[in-house]
Amino acid sequence: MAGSRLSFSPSVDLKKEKPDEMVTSGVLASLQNFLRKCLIAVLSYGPMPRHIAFIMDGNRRYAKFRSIQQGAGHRVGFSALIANLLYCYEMGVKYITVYAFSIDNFKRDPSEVQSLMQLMEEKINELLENRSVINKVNCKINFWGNLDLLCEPVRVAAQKLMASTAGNTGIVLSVCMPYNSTSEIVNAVNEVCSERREMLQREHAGYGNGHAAKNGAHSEISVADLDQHMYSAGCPDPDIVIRTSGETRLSNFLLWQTTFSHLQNPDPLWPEFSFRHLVWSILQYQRAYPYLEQNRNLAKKQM
Ligand SMILES: CC(C)=CCC/C(C)=C/CC/C(C)=C/COP(=O)(O)OP(=O)(O)O
Repeated sequence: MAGSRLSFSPSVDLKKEKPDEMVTSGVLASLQNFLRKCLIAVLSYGPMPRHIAFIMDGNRRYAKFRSIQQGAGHRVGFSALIANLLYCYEMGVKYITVYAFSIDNFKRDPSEVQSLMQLMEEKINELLENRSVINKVNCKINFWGNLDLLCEPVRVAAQKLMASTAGNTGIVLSVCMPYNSTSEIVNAVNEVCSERREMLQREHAGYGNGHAAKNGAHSEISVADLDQHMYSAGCPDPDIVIRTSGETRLSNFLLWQTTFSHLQNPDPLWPEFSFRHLVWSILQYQRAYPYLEQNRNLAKKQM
């Protein structure tokens, strides 16, 4: 990561869809890069988050306020996602998780759902074909959710992107779609139950060699059992959850994983959420850090 130079113009062809602050060139861009690096150096004196989760809210309102088509708001939202991924990488944040499509979003107007799905397909295929962003940050991309609910072209593209980035060791981007937390938890419970059912059936049929007893198939389901079956298995819980546009609900997002997360609801709409907002969020997290740690340690002692 050290010495990598992240500038947003040439290799990422997002020209028509860039948030305003990304449209810079020449001396101004160099100055911006320099100032960004200085700010990151100052920030890194404090505790840095390992994992930031975003509820990318406000794309339609952005389109409405700017009198552009609704779908164009989501396009600028995608550019904001890429910009923030690059900023996070530069700051050394290892995990980014975004709420891209909730299972409830299927209840929206069919034409909006279709246009969102087309955008997902287009952008995922763009990431597959043009590797500049992924290579720059050596990004591993996960999709968390019930992929069976997606139409085939989006599902296939998502699976290809996951497979083609599985070996990358830089920043990890987890895209939640189609996702909600309650179905993630129900899915995990069902997986643990069917795993145990299989073990016990094998045991009864005489093939188990004590496997079921060794693996605790007779004991109660524990938090650790469920942890292993969440989409987030192996990923630390988010340190910060940011819901843009000032909304204060979690809307069924990462309920299992956010017990100790610092929740923030900054005013900007997602397409407007930029470097300075990210810096401010991290500063707020750093200010709350001693209290967050105290809570975490207290909970550990009580367990
Ligand atoms: C490939 C990939 C990861 C693409 C992600 C693109 C993207 C930014 C999706 C956001 C989708 C969404 C429903 C956001 C919520 O804003 P909203 O539409 O509910 O807007 P509102 O809050 O103003 O109503």
